[in-house]
Amino acid sequence: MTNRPAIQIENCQFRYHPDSDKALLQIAHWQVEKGETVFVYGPSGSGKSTLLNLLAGILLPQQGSIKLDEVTLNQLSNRKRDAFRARHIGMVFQRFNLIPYLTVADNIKLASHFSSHDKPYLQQRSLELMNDLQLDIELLERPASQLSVGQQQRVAIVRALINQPELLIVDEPTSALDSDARDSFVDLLLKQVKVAGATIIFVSHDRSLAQHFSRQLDIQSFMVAGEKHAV
Ligand SMILES: Nc1ncnc2c1ncn2[C@@H]1O[C@H](COP(=O)(O)OP(=O)(O)OP(=O)(O)O)[C@@H](O)[C@H]1O
Repeated sequence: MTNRPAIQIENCQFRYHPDSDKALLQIAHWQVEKGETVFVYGPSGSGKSTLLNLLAGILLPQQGSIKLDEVTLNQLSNRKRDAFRARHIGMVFQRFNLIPYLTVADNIKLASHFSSHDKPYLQQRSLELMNDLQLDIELLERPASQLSVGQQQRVAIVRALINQPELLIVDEPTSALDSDARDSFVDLLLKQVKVAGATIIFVSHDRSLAQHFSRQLDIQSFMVAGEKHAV
């Protein structure tokens, strides 16, 4: 059972405007195994964020299927898809979506709302993650707006990992950092992913980060109709 792929996409087409004659993304076949770390690159506007939204079940393809661990996202009801996302997928976005006026602790709590774990366990887990990511525990009581960009990014990782997701989806979180800080951010992130045995899909414009990952995907290969994608 553990050999099921983390992600399996078949004959998928997605367009934002249903009557447009050309799909933005066409994916004949794409598979990611559990534990793979995938770096996704491509020019601005090429569909990287769209792919992440499809993987998270936030967008649905007009055609084809997207399966995460054998669960077909587009066959779930909206409610079940929301619950599935909350339990199984951690997300870190370009703008980290921390709620600025809530404390760090409350931001993390919001993400653990759907967790199957109890409160003491979640508290313990957030302390461990804060520690692993070199975040001072005192920050828990600070409003997110009072954190530096680097601290906010690490809190966003804590929040994304709190439910022990099998899949982590990360969209260009490093653009505000200099290159040393970027490398150490990615190092920290990948260490956590490895410990958790999770799979990660990481989008960035910065190709120098690709070396940290086990596999690369040029999103433009998903823009060619009918092509079989060997990546
Ligand atoms: N909600 C939307 N409605 C209609 N078109 C959209 C929508 N969101 C994105 N698009 C279009 O789809 C294309 C792909 O956008 P997407 O955000 O996936 O690109 P990206 O590769 O992530 O870009 P960037 O690197 O600039 O973040 C773009 O042409 C964009 O204008």
